[in-house]
Amino acid sequence: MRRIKVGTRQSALAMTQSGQTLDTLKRLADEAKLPLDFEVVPIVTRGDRILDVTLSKVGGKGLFVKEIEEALLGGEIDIAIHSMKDMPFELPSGLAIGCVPPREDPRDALVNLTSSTLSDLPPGARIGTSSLRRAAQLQSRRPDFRIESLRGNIDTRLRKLESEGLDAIVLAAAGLKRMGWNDRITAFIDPEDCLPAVGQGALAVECRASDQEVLDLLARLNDTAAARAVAAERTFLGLLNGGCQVPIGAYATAASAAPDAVVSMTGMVAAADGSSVLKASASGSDPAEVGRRVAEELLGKGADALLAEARE
Ligand SMILES: NCc1[nH]cc(CCC(=O)O)c1CC(=O)O
Repeated sequence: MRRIKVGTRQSALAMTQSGQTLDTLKRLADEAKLPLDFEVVPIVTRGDRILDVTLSKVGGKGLFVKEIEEALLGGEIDIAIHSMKDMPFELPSGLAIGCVPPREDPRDALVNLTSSTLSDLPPGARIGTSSLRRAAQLQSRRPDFRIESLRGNIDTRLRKLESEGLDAIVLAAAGLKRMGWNDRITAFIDPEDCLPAVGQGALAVECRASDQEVLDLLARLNDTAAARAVAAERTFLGLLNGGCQVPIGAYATAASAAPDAVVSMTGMVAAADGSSVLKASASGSDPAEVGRRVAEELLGKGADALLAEARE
């Protein structure tokens, strides 16, 4: 019997989504009669220790994953479960994304106390978000909004809606749904109004690239459509050298679970103040090619200059 150690951040969301993923892995291992058992190992990351500063100011990619990847490479854990959108484009050598489980809702969600949608919010409404991507797109859609910084775990952010007297906050629908807090969502934001972050709603289950036993287990949990959509989005992210410090979004879907199904994607790069929002779309059966075409079209439209400005 091999004991598989599963590393995860300690936030309520990370623990919940890791627990849910682990339950499925255990069931799949049982069904296949694999001689495995599992143990959860909570790990504190740099991102968790600096929740009091604006993440976009801290800089550095992979704030939430680095320590966990080190534990994988050091053999202290065998599997790591991350939110895909926290994953930098490049993995350390020796590590692999073993699978992408079925994706949760990729959209952003609006939470407020009056059930307002983006259109109904009052003029000058104060909106809480610390995401440059959300701020830029909301400001473009509603230049009258006043965007206020909002940091912390989901429960902290929900509390701040009231304690800071905000008119609304914007969160990933996926996090709220995984926590069972769907009832707090007052409106889903159409990706046309606010394109989600690359990988939003998806998980990345990471392991050592040499650990065949774990790779075989993880393959059982892979969702082909989600994995191919995320591959297109991450190719786009890699080519634009994005991270959470820049206003970049992308959303891809695969037409079916077939390994050659058409993948369609829209990508977005914005000026931080929303004064300019560039978008491009492409589709095809090679996810990397789709991601590359969208990135190249946006670079042709001047995405480079917007990103350089946002990074200053
Ligand atoms: N930025 C932090 C983060 N990373 C992953 C999620 C949850 C949603 C997901 O898995 O995509 C969140 C919270 C949020 O953006 O509201």
